[in-house]
This record gives sequence, C-alpha cells and structure tokens, in this order.
Amino acid sequence: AVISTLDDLVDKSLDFVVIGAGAGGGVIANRLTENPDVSVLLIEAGGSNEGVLDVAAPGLDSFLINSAWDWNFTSTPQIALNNRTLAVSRGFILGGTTSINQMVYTRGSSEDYDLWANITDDEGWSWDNLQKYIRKNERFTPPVDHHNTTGQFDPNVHSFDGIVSVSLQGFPSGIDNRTIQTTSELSEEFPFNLDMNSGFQLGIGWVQATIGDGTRSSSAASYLGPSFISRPNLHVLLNTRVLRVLKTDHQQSDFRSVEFTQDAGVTTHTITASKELIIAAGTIMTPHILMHSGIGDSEELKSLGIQTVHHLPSVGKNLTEQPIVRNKWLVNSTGTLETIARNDTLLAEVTEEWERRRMGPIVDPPLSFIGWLRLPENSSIFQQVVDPAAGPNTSHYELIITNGALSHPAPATGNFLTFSTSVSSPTSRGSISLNSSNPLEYPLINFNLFDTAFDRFVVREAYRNTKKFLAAQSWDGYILASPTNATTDDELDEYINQNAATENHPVGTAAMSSNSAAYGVVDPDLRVKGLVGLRIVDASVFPRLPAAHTQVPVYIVAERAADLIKDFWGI
Ligand SMILES: Cc1cc2nc3c(=O)[nH]c(=O)nc-3n(C[C@H](O)[C@H](O)[C@H](O)COP(=O)(O)OP(=O)(O)OC[C@H]3O[C@@H](n4cnc5c(N)ncnc54)[C@H](O)[C@@H]3O)c2cc1C
Repeated sequence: AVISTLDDLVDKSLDFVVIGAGAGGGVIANRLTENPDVSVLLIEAGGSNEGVLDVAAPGLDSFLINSAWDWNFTSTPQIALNNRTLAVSRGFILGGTTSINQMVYTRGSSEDYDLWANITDDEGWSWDNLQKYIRKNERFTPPVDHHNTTGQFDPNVHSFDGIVSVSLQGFPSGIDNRTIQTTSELSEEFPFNLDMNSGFQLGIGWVQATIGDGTRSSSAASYLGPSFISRPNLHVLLNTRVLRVLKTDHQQSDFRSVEFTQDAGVTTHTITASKELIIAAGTIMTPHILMHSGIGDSEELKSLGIQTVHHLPSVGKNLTEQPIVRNKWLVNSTGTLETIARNDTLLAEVTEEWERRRMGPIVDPPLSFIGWLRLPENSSIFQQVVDPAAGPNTSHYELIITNGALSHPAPATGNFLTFSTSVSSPTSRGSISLNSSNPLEYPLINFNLFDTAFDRFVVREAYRNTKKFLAAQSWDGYILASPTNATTDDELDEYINQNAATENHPVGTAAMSSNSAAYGVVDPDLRVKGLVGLRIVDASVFPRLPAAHTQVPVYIVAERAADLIKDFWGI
C-alpha cells in the first residue's frame, strides 16, 4: 500500500528496500511481494500517476516532456553538436520513465542478448534463455478498433498472459498505406518485417506499443496496478528522494541501509533492509546515488571531497545513448497531428472521445512504423572501424515514421511527416559525473554524442536513405519540401549539429561484466562488485545498448533479476 512516511509502517523490519519505481523497480517490487511472507519498501522520488490524463492517454505523451512529471535534466554542452546542451527527460512519477515514454515495444535482436551472455560469461542472459522472462512481462491485447491484425504481427512470438499490455495501432494513420506500399515497391532496401520482436529485427514493420484498451500500460499501471500495490507486504513511499546508500553498522562491505529525505534535505531518515537493497533509479540517478555514497572512482570522489568507501572506477562510465534527428518533411495533407495540435477545440474533442470511449487518434502514440536497417557491407566506414552491431542481423540505424506531431508549441503553419533517423548501435561513450558533494544537485550528463566517425557516418547515411524511401511512387504528390537542402557530408553535418537530440535511451553507467573482468560495476547476478547486500536492476546495468527502445530490455532484465534474488534467498 502507499504510505506517506516511515511512521505509517507498524513493522519497520523490511526484507528488501527498492530505490526507484520505474521499469526495473516496479518489476522487482511486484515479483518479490508475490510471496506474502516477504516485505518490500519501494521508495520513489516522484508522486502518483493516478488521474494524470497526459500519462494515461497515449497520444498526449509529448505533453509530458518538461512537465512536472519529468526530472528535466540537461546534458553538458556536446562538443560535436556546436556545444549545444540537450534536454534529458526521465520520469519523476510512479512508473518512472515508463509513465512518460512513447510506449514503443521493442525487444532488440537475438544477437544483442547473445552478446550480453558473451560479455558476462553467463548464458542466462542469452536470447533463448530470456524467453521465459519476455513471456512473463508481455500481455498482447487486441487494438481498440478491433481491426483485422493478420499480417501486422506474428502471434507465435508473443505472450498473451503476462503483465504489461502490448497492442497494435488502434486508430489508422493517414500514412499507413503509403508506408506499406513502399516496403513492396522498394523491398530490397526496405523490406517488410512481419514482427521485429521475433529476434530477427531487420526491415520495416508496424509499431507495437505498451498499451491496453487505448491506455498507457506503464510499470505503474501494470506491475504496480491496484491489485499489486495494495498488497499488505508492499509499502510504497512516494515523493521521497534517496540521497545515499550506507554501510550497515560495522560491516565493512555491507550496504543495506538507505538515507532519504521527504523535505528537500531539511531532515533525513535511514532505514535498513534485512536482506538486500536494490537500486533501480535508472541510468542517470543510479551512478549518482552510488558516487554520493562513496562508491566510484576514488580520484574523482576525492576531488569533490567525498570519502571513498569502495573504489569502483567504472561507476558512471560507459554512458551509451542513441542520437536521433527528427526530420520534418512538409506534406500535402491536413490529416496529420499538427492539425489537432494547433486547434484547441479539436484537441478537446479528441480528448473527450478518448475519455468517453477510449477511441480516436489519441489511443496510440504518434508512431506508426519503425524500421531497423544496416549499412551496406561495402560501406567505406568499414575500412576504418569494425562493425559494432551485435551481429549481422542487428541494425545500425533506426527509422521512425510518424504522421506529424501532437506537440507543444505546435508549428504555426504546415503539416509534416516526421521521419526520424537514429543510430541504433552507437559507438560513442559518455559519462555521468558529479558536480558537487550535495546529493540534491543534479549530476553532469555528458553523452559525448558523435564522438566517433561511425555514429556520424550512420546518421548521414540514414538521412540519405529516408530520401530514397520517400522517392518511391507511393509518396508521389505527398511530399512538398524536405527538412534541409543539405546533400554533401559537410552540409549534412551542419544540419545534424543543429538538430540532433538524444532518443532518451541512455544505458550502461553501472554495467554488468563477467566475474573475472577488471572493469564493470555489477556481476552477472547484478550484485555490486566487491560489496554485500546491494544490487542494481535498471538500464544502467546494460553492458551494451541493444538495438531497441529500452523499456522492454529493462523489463526483461528485471524479470530475470527477480528470479535471481528469489533463488539467492530461497524465497
Ligand atoms: C521521452 C521518452 C520516451 C521514451 N520512449 C520509449 C519508448 O517508446 N519505448 C521504450 O522502450 N523506451 C522508451 N523510453 C525509455 C524507457 O522508458 C526507459 O529506458 C526505461 O523506463 C528505463 O527504466 P529504468 O528502470 O532504468 O529507469 P526509470 O524507468 O527511469 O525508473 C527510475 C525511477 O527511479 C526514480 N528515482 C531516481 N532517482 C531517485 C532517487 N534519488 N530517489 C528516489 N527515486 C529515484 C525515478 O523517479 C524513476 O521513477 C523513453 C524515454 C523517454 C524519456
């Protein structure tokens, strides 16, 4: 149940304390409390998701960016992008970033997970061995308009009895036919893929999204839904910021205590788990909490006046993100989302339709199709670098095809096809570091985007390929103007420098590695290396970024982590 303060807890002896109620934390809190004898305290910095319209209605998702439900971080100036700083969104609400994300359901390629198994020396992380966790997570449901979905997904690779609802588009978008036609017209270069979640991701296919009954299925709505959050052995403390994890009494390496505040640091409180502390604060805040606790690179900590308790130099390193350019093509149509975005009456009407019947254009996020594609094998870049994709069936770049945008502020004029291009297997690495010894201050987030020639090459080629895609006959008469006149590498680079952003998929800052590796933050069982009682379960543990949107990989990791914890404690 939700509690307001620790005083609400009659029995303060807790088996587990989980920090952060996002994708990872929601799964752990749910699975551990399946056993009524196990008690869990879940601490979340943000507030409740109950009754927040923009969270629940999938098509209103872009209104959540920079809202009260967003941590609203900002990156450091990105050298390769004319020193621009970038907005960094993360969910500040029950459900974490799954309550504010775009809901796209992608697992990545089978090779992504087989690479994890390889890196960690643990076959448990391989695609085949993770299937049972994929199935525990997913509950495929029919789209709200009940259209015939034959040929839009492969039921054989989906689960119909998991927890998070997943569905296909429930309201047709004006570009569906043109997109599908292009995949047959240009089938060599842009093949149709019936189901990008089968393990073989390459090609273009229909978007699957974490939606049920036209409503967002976040970790708050699913794993922490009413029947679970009301469990007497699950205690959820909202609006509570964790500052540090602490050594438990005299035990040198035993970290099972947590320090938190509910009044911006005016008063602090401490609670100790009898079994484990699980940090699930996400890629940005997990290393932040570790470093403020004295767990990190001793030289870096010393320079900030933080006493090192455990020297672990990989904390905060290996930050990996997918850079994206949202290319807007002016189109000859009024049937795009901009028409709704700039007309308050129309927006009120579609919102009312959603509230009354769960129908209409906002039952879906704005994306209709996604493509996962590779550079040709003879690309000149491969003379300089080894192919960084997890394998020959894993993409280098992603295309996201959207029938305009329902955003604030809406463009004053014009209707658009947003055809985003992003690097799905990026090779640049950045870091999370501290600005000061005050745990209430935000960390420094340096993605180091486009540090490598490979990432830049990919995003240029991806843009050039969108032009080929839109030159297909199916788009005749539809496109009025391109987002840029740039054609040469230099011109494209300037366009990229002015327009690239992050895809909001940062991972890897507390990466897992094999037991014998000299680098890494957690072992293959997600325990912090060299410590007792402390585990990490969120996107920060990814050793490599899968060619995917990241919520499903976190769910998969967390489902396995729950079993690892249960096995370890025999519960
Ligand atoms: C705008 C946007 C769109 C996205 N779209 C998609 C998409 O379409 N598909 C997809 O797969 N992925 C998407 N993602 C990414 C995906 O949602 C994340 O990868 C995923 O939610 C990460 O899970 P996590 O458990 O690591 O962290 P989170 O879900 O972020 O959870 C971390 C939780 O910890 C809490 N927390 C942090 N610090 C503290 C602290 N000190 N004390 C207490 N609590 C704390 C946070 O408030 C948060 O609730 C998107 C992300 C964004 C921002």
